[in-house]
Amino acid sequence: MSEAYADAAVSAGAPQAPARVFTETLLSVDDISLSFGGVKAISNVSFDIKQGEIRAIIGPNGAGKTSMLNVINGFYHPQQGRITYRGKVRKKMRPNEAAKTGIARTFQNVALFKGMSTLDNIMTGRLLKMKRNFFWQALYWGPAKAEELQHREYVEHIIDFLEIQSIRRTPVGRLPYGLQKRVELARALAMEPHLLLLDEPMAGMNVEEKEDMSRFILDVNDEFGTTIALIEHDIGVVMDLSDRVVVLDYGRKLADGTPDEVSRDQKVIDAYLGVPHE
Ligand SMILES: Nc1ncnc2c1ncn2[C@@H]1O[C@H](COP(=O)(O)OP(=O)(O)OP(=O)(O)O)[C@@H](O)[C@H]1O
Repeated sequence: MSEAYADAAVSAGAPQAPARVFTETLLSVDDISLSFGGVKAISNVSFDIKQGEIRAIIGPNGAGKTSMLNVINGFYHPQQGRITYRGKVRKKMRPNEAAKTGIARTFQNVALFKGMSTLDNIMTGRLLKMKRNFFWQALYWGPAKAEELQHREYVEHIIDFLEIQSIRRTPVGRLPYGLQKRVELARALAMEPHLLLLDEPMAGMNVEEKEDMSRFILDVNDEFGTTIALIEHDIGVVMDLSDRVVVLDYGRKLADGTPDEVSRDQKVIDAYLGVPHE
């Protein structure tokens, strides 16, 4: 990790494209603290995510990154702090309620229905968008069928976009890990999220698969206009993809800035090199 970090820090010094500018805040995390019994997973962390940006959350193992995503998508409820989303302070909510407000996520370990096909897995991402339930479909077959066709059309668009036509009928349990990650991204996209949370989208991938996934993340951000927050251990990938990076360490915010700024921050370098804390 430290070698990869050093390489990335060097490459961050190379000439770069002009920084993109984002003004509108989509979500802000204010003074969040989260404990599990005696374990403080997050301590007084604040940062924001701007509309349209790719925001990375990085840090060594156990830094509190996944806990933070779980707070943002309503899976964990912090003991302290608040979340403001699209201009409103958010009430305590569950993940399905957060999803209805446009927050979708993928998981560190792929969470798909392994026996179901790619197409059916992605369709499950449309469930929150469906107005008519199964009972309604039984009673009024015509309109329900028309609605289903619209959802299928949208799903087909995503299948084309992520170039997974050839595996549309394949049970996802039979797919290589890299493709399963892509199907999970497709399912999250099927929810038409405003904010897409990606927990280690490149974990377990080879170089080629990482390049593909990086390209898809950039394309999703560019073509769908989706704001993305991602956790990633591959610092090179983080430096290439993200507009801004927040760094956590032992549950605290260590740094926040452009990839170039954080990669030169001595506190961040020390954290990755394992320099002991006072
Ligand atoms: N459900 C839980 N119950 C108890 N402790 C937890 C729970 N979830 C997280 N923790 C603890 O909170 C701390 C932060 O964990 P978290 O998984 O958020 O870190 P992380 O930065 O995502 O780590 P990694 O990079 O290894 O995935 C760790 O000490 C972890 O053991």
